[in-house]
Amino acid sequence: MDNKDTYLLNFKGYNFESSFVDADFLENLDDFEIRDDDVFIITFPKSGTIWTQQILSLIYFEGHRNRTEDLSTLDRIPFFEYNIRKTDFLNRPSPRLFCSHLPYYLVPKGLKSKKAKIIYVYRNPKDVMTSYFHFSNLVVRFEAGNDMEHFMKRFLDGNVVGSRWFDHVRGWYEHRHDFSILFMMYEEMKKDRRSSVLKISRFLEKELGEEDVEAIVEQATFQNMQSDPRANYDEILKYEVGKRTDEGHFLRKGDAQGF
Ligand SMILES: Nc1ncnc2c1ncn2[C@@H]1O[C@H](COP(=O)(O)OS(=O)(=O)O)[C@@H](OP(=O)(O)O)[C@H]1O
Repeated sequence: MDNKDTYLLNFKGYNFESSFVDADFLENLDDFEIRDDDVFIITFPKSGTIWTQQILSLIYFEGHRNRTEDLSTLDRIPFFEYNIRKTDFLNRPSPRLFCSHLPYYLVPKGLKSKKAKIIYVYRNPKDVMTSYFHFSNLVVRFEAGNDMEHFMKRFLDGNVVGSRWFDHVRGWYEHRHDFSILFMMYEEMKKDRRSSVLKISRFLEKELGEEDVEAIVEQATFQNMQSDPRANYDEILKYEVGKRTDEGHFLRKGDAQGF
């Protein structure tokens, strides 16, 4: 392991956020036991992770859909390598849902059995970079982006959590045949939420009635997520991740400029 920076921890050529990751967990990632019905949302940072987390929470949990349960999407679908709430993954009931920013070559080898499913969400890199720039200026633990030119250099060089955008997307795409994987494009999700929800639920083999589909599509809008404390990460950002100022939100703009 090589600590390139105070907040970046480089492990096998990939940059993690150092304070949220557990070194032992990383060392044993390969052998983490995968169940056939595990589901992983995988993304490069700032590509639609928490959005997909909300969609899957709505698909899987009736109590999330009809708002009778007040559990955050992070509790329903914890981050795999950034387990900030110390969720006990091994004793978690099935189906276990996770999200992750791991590159293809670091995920547990059990995912190659092709039984567990992966939803890989990607987003136009210019919007990823813009989102990342603002996020870096907001989060205490990250190195502030300063001006965009300075941040762009870091982003293009891969000196950010997640390393290089291009390597991440290309790696997953080139190795797609090794996994049971569905690729979702942020811009398409933005253009047609309903079709995206249907595509995801078909892939997950989850049958949904028309009313359920409506409820999911509705609660997965940017505006509705912004005002849903279970999904907007406001509290998590404030109390668990740490913000530099009171301004700024995880759900910042949600724009899709397209390629
Ligand atoms: N419902 C919905 N619709 C459209 N866009 C959405 C939605 N939910 C989250 N977002 C936007 O996704 C960006 C955050 O990406 P991630 O969730 O991948 O961030 S992270 O990697 O988990 O930190 C961040 O993008 P920016 O607004 O451009 O910064 C969020 O606003």
